[in-house]
Amino acid sequence: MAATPTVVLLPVWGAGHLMPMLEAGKRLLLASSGGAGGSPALSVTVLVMRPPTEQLATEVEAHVCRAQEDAAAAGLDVRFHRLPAVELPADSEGPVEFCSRAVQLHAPHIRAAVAALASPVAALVLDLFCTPLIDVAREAAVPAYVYFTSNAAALSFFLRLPALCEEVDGEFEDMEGGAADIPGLPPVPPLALPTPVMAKTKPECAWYAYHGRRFADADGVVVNTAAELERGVLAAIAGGRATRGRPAPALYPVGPVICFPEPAAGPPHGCVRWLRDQPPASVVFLCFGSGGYFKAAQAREVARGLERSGHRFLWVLRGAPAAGARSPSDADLAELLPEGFVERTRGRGLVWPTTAPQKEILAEAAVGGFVTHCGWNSILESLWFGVPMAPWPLYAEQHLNAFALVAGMGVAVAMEVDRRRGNFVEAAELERAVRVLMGGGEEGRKAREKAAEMQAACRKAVAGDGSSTAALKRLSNDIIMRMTADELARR
Ligand SMILES: COc1cc(-c2[o+]c3cc(O)cc([O-])c3cc2O[C@@H]2O[C@H](CO)[C@H](O)[C@H](O)[C@H]2O)cc(OC)c1O
Ligand SMILES: O=c1ccn([C@@H]2O[C@H](COP(=O)(O)OP(=O)(O)O)[C@@H](O)[C@H]2O)c(=O)[nH]1
Repeated sequence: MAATPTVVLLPVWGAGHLMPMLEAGKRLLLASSGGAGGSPALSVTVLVMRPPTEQLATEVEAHVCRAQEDAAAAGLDVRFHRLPAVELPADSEGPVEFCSRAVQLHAPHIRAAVAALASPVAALVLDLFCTPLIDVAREAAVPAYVYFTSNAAALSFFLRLPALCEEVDGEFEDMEGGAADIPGLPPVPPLALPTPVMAKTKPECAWYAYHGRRFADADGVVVNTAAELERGVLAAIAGGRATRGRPAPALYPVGPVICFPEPAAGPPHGCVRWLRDQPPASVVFLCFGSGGYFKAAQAREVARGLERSGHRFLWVLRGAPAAGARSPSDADLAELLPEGFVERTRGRGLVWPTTAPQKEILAEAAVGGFVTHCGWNSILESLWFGVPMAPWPLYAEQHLNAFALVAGMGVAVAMEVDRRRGNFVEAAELERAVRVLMGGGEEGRKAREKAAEMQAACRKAVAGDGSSTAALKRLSNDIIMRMTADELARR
């Protein structure tokens, strides 16, 4: 029997990119099975690059092993191929440059791996920072798709950036008119633009623009959003307004792609146990992604703001990375919090000094609001459970996400974050935002209503007859049709 054609996935390391892409790969495979009970017409092969640090390598290996077991248990043909390590760039000026150049250095190994696969290769699906490898797909005469782990607003920005760089003299911050035109969004203030473009002459910005240009070379872009969440932005991109003069890439909004691992055996996590003793919608949850951490000056402001707000809270607090490490460390609460804070807030607040199971927490009825760093996965998880947000963006594209949440989707109440002071938030501002988010006023009520609407939209999108299920089916059909057409042309 001939081997099932395989879709090759190339994720970058980092849970926020790797896990959603694996989940999307599994959903694509299921979508290729022409109806209930039919066997999938596609298989999935994941090429795994070795992450740059031992800590990340251990994390990625654990994710890969779990994903392998889950796929096997579900009877899905998902295979993993670990690529040889490469000499990583030592002189890059930022994470986008580092990641993009590291990916580029893998090209020979990826070419060899693709050529050596026993199954016919149906398509390459590349992480958003892997666009140099579109050329590898072209050499192998295989279609190339980009998997965009963030939202359509960020995609619109990437696509628009090459032209925007030419239109604007000097830095975006000094832009005449004071706002960037990002198709599908209201005028975007310069301080809401992604971190890598805040210094226009640096390689970070050049790489961002490079990827934006290359997205339009791909056969399509698969986006982790739902048509119902970002209709205006998706329409603006599809109408060519972000690519101007070049046709827009085909878009496949397949989200929300969220991975829900099997619940761990044993008693619930400490945070979940604590939440189950709190009244419904009474707790504000604060969590800042895989990279967010606070120094003492900021942590003390947060503590004061929470204390004065009078609301219940669950705060995941991390400390600065240890010497030589990239990820935040577990927080030393004695060093970071004001004296007596823990005692004074005992019973109504919990500070958790290490990572916590965010999805399980957002699923609890006691959680009424989420102060988030606006990582796109965190936003999707919050919407999935209908929790309104207060945005506190820190890095990457998060300032743009925060703008889209407040100005576009209306699912969040605004909070003033001083980007020029390292994203500092004053105690009084946090107190105000928490009161608005959790209180009975008009602004909080609107955000809650909108979040409930988006929750319903998210769940509808991924149901059997939903828009994201249809987009996955369309992607699967497009891949299979191209293979068939190529096969016929070769005969
Ligand atoms: C989308 O815009 C940016 C994303 C990143 C970025 O890069 C990155 C690179 C890696 O090698 C591993 C990662 O885990 C990783 C994560 C990451 O950002 C997060 O990605 C999530 C999914 O897209 C989510 O959107 C979060 O908001 C991001 O924090 C970096 C970057 O600039 C430095 C971006 O502009
Ligand atoms: O204490 C934490 C911090 C983060 N996360 C998870 O890590 C991911 C963070 O991804 P996101 O895109 O929000 O931000 P990033 O970490 O990539 O900046 C999300 O799935 C969160 O649920 C978590 O489970 N516990």
